[in-house]
Amino acid sequence: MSDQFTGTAAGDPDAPPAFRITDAVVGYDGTPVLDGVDLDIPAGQTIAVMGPNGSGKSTLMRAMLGIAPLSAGRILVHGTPLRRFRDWRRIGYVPQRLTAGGAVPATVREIVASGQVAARRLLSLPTRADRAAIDEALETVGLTDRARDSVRELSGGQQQRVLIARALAGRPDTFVMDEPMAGVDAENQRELARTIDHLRGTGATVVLVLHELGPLEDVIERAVVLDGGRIGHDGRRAPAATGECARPGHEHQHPHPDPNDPDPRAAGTEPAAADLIRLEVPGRD
Ligand SMILES: Nc1ncnc2c1ncn2[C@@H]1O[C@H](COP(=O)(O)OP(=O)(O)OP(=O)(O)O)[C@@H](O)[C@H]1O
Repeated sequence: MSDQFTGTAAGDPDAPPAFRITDAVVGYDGTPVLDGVDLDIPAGQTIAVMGPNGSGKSTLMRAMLGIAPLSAGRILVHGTPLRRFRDWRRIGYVPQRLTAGGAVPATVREIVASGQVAARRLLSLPTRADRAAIDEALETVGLTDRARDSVRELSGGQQQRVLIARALAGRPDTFVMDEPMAGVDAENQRELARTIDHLRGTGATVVLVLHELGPLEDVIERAVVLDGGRIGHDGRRAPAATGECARPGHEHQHPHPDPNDPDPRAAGTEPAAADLIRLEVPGRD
């Protein structure tokens, strides 16, 4: 892999934290999910955000990207208050999943290219460098030979790799990945761990929602655990798994609505244009 994905904050001891989250409160329908979260993520750190189902991990990622609004508190992104932050090209977001139902008629390459939207001026055509970055992102996740295929022909794990390539294609220095290992087989998990290790080596900041560290054990520098709407653990290592998650064969469940799922009302019908790619864009939603 070349070093095109180079963190601009790499080695800069004066760089502000990638994220500074102070007393953040986020709720749905008046019920707080995050209830006073304080978290500083230094630029260049590789950090896992863990916690039980429904503890607010995705909500925290979406709040950090301006997708889920804060009802109280404050978030700075690379030193700038979130509402004034405009440098979204620095951020590569890997949402939890592409689609549950496969109502996405776009090709793999089109989805990956959509990761450059924040970096490009409205309606401008991709440059040679943009196309090279897409090629490289596809190669990095091992999907070059699937570039022209519709993403709905891919397995869940391959779709996850498409989402990672989409984040890489924008050449950001800050990655927010919501369960990138979900549905990915063991071999591809190891491959992804190597990619993330490479990103870390370039000085990128990598924030990952994970259920278990798995092959990322040696790559993760810090693990925080959400509990009761706050950070319940913050350390070099994750605490030992307890309860349901520790059970052999435990399968992680998503019992609540996923904003990236296609609208179930559209099942069996031609998707409307707005439904073609149901992906949230940082700072845009
Ligand atoms: N768009 C939404 N509208 C209403 N409630 C929501 C929405 N998104 C999440 N929730 C609720 O907020 C709580 C936290 O959800 P969130 O997805 O942030 O948790 P999580 O820790 O990422 O869970 P999981 O591990 O299952 O992905 C859950 O109770 C969930 O049902």
